[in-house]
Amino acid sequence: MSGTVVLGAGLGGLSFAHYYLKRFPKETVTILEASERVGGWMRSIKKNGLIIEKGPRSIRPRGLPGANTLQLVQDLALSEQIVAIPSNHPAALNRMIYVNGELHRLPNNVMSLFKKQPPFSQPLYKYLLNFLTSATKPIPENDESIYSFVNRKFGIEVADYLISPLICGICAGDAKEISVRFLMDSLFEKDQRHGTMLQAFVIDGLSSFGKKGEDVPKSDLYQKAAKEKWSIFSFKDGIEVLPQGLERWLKKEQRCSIVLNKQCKQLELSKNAAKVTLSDKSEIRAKHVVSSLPASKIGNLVKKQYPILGDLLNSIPTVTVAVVNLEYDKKLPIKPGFGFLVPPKENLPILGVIFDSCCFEHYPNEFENRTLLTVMLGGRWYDKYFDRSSGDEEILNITFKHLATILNVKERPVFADVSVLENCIPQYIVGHVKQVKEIRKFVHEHDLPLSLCGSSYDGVGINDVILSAKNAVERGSG
Ligand SMILES: Cc1cc2nc3c(=O)[nH]c(=O)nc-3n(C[C@H](O)[C@H](O)[C@H](O)COP(=O)(O)OP(=O)(O)OC[C@H]3O[C@@H](n4cnc5c(N)ncnc54)[C@H](O)[C@@H]3O)c2cc1C
Ligand SMILES: C=CC1=C(C)c2cc3[nH]c(cc4nc(cc5[nH]c(cc1n2)c(C)c5CCC(=O)O)C(CCC(=O)O)=C4C)c(C)c3C=C
Repeated sequence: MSGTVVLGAGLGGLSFAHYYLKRFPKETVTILEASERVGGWMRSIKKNGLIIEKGPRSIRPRGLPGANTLQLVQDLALSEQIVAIPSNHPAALNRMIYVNGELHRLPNNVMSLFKKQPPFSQPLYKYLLNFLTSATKPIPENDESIYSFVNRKFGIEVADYLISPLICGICAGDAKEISVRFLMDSLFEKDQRHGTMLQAFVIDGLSSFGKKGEDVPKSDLYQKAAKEKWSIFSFKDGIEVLPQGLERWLKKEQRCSIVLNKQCKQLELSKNAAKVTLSDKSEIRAKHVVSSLPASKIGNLVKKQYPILGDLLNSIPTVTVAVVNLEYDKKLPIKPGFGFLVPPKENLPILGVIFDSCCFEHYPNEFENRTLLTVMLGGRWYDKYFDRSSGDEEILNITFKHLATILNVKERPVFADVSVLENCIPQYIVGHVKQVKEIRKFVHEHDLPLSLCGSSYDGVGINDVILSAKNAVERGSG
């Protein structure tokens, strides 16, 4: 019988194995990965010295989850590989939205709160006043959409032009469906407990709004990030350095085997043991199984044996994003910045564009006169704008059409690459927190030898996924 079997060698699965082997020095782990590589959605392609990111590209160093990632990066000896964007860099300061045919810079300092900045019809401090003084309204089921909360507390323009594009830039989703608890858990709790936010400030005190007192691991790298005021960071050879660093660590450890091209096709769970059936019909018996797969995939694997658990897991949806990487052989006349997001109200297939060559200036000198862009399309609206059969050509033509309108970029790139990332990002829709509690309760009550980690449950960002793996090791099961 094998020790612990981990399903999936994305960031979640690899991180779980790392923390597990550190915590239990005598145990062994087998990681089963369906594809031919580790890393899941984290994929960086090197092309003539340029780094092309097919999925994520930046990590936030802040808060407990950020500090935990920095500790991991240091433990994996990857600190020297970091490229950071400091908070005074144009890519940290200039984040834009595309509204009514124009790009607008989002407010980025206190002073800008007092100026009227389009597309907003009044200075932002007025929305803040509304937030502080508007009376609360009891919300049934203790959850609502983030759009409805922000509309209620700040006003519709903040919901349309700040929160809706933000949700597109974090989960490619519709703020009208995503739970307020996804990003504003503690604000929502305070809103429900107090008559107004002003009362919450007075009664709970200002400090309760921040994350002061959090016991963060203050690694040397954390101190460096704080001193140099990093806004976000990545690695010289791209974000994939992180899962590759974990793979290297695990291989050195010798108590872990990573088996590629092995898809888990069937899973049988009993009280103290599990049977994993693979694509080649071989079987592995394990004392514990850890799933880092998307919830619906593990849902389908357990459905036959535990239909209630299968249904609960299957109720966490995902959306598909088309990612188009473009390289131009000149410096395009675009405003320096991270890029822009398109609010869903604009009804466009484009979710946003990232100005890669502005963000991470670690490309070799000969590429100084080049521009690298990443266009992301579809998300929650993928089926509205594309067919499952939409080919690269159709996606590229749509991309070129909108880049011409929005950025006035009419020339064709010297390199273009389209990837459709099927079901790549989970949607924490209203009721998500309750659903995850039910899932964990089911696993505990039935004493199943199963742990769940990865982006489907406690946060979709890189930091969240790493922390979810660490917490899963501590929890034992569920
Ligand atoms: C377009 C995009 C942009 C993003 N940008 C950012 C960003 O800038 N910053 C940030 O913090 N986060 C970002 N994210 C989120 C982040 O990339 C993900 O949350 C994270 O990579 C998910 O890791 P995971 O291990 O949970 O899942 P996955 O990466 O999905 O890993 C799961 C693994 O399981 C394997 N698998 C599936 N089925 C089976 C099976 N039956 N048997 C065996 N193996 C199986 C898969 O092949 C995969 O390797 C982005 C995500 C996307 C899609
Ligand atoms: C400005 C353009 C952006 C586009 C287009 C975009 C697409 C996109 N992003 C995700 C998932 C995540 N992005 C995250 C961070 C992040 N994304 C952008 C901008 C765009 N994203 C920025 C500026 C940042 C950094 C955030 C910061 O506060 O500095 C994250 C991590 C969030 C976290 O909590 O750490 C995720 C997850 C998807 C799926 C996507 C596809 C359209």
